[in-house]
Amino acid sequence: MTQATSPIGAMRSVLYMPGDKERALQKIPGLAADVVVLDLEDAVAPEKKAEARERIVQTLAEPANAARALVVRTNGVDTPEFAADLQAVARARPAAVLIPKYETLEALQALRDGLRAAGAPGLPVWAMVETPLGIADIARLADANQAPGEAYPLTTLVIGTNDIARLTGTRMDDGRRHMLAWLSTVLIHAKARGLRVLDGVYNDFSDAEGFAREAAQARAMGFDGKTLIHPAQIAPAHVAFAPTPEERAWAEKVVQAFALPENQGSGAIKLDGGMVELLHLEIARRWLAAA
Ligand SMILES: CC(C)(COP(=O)(O)OP(=O)(O)OC[C@H]1O[C@@H](n2cnc3c(N)ncnc32)[C@H](O)[C@@H]1OP(=O)(O)O)[C@@H](O)C(=O)NCCC(=O)NCCSC(=O)C[C@H](O)C(=O)O
Ligand SMILES: [Mg+2]
Repeated sequence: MTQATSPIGAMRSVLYMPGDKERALQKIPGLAADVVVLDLEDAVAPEKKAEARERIVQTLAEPANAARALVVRTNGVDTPEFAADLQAVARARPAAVLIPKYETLEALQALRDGLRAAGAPGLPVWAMVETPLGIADIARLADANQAPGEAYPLTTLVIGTNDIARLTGTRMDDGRRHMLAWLSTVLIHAKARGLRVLDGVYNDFSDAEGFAREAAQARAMGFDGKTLIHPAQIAPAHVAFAPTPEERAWAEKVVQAFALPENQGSGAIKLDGGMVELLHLEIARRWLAAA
């Protein structure tokens, strides 16, 4: 299995900004989010869509924003807004394009055809999994990179818990326990295809404790990062997706143990009364690099 190519590095914090909100867009250079998603979909009222497209093109052209990975979320491929969104994407040249409510391979094909027709250069595709059909059919939907050298490879799946709740009646409270099976299903299909996978947003941006709990849950589940709605969530997301002090201490011990002369050439060794193998060395090195 190969990792789908993505030029975007860390994705611990992926902050949405409404495409029409000038005050928010102006903050991009000063915010530490790994990625910013400029939204044309649900955060933008119908009468503001055209203005949002222009603002997004300007935002991508702004030299002060060049260091940030900027992604554009379009409206759905079956909406009247989509064709104009593609023109804006072709002009803006973001780091990736994100489509909402990914439910069929035909929708992805429509996006790829549309991008080609709009003259957009090859770019990674992100897709939101946020509908019952999208979740139920995720095995097929995640398997979307059949053609070698695809100019618009699917690289990243993004969970949309608000739409999942809206369309299923499932509650988001209580540690999201009624949704966890669906989130894990999407996650394992992403991992099986070398795709990256981002958790949904935490709406109550004033609730720092609740956010920290949910972000820690997302990391423990194996998500690559969390999507965010407010700048106040960026630093806590970075804390949640960093190894804990205990994990760092363990990782250092593992690396040191495998470096001992008596452990050279061993695949499994004893450490603190337990076993660690070379696969744990790999995890330890990954954590230390992330730290
Ligand atoms: C939710 C908000 C509308 C709240 O905004 P506001 O009332 O301005 O809050 P604050 O007064 O606390 O803001 C303080 C300053 O921070 C700036 N700000 C706020 N949010 C952002 C942001 N996302 N990016 C950049 N800057 C931001 C404000 O402008 C204030 O600055 P200043 O005016 O100079 O004082 C707002 O947070 C917001 O719009 N958030 C993003 C909403 C969004 O994009 N939603 C769509 C994505 S979520 C989704 O759809 C998930 C998925 O599809 C699903 O189904 O679950
Ligand atoms: Mg949504």
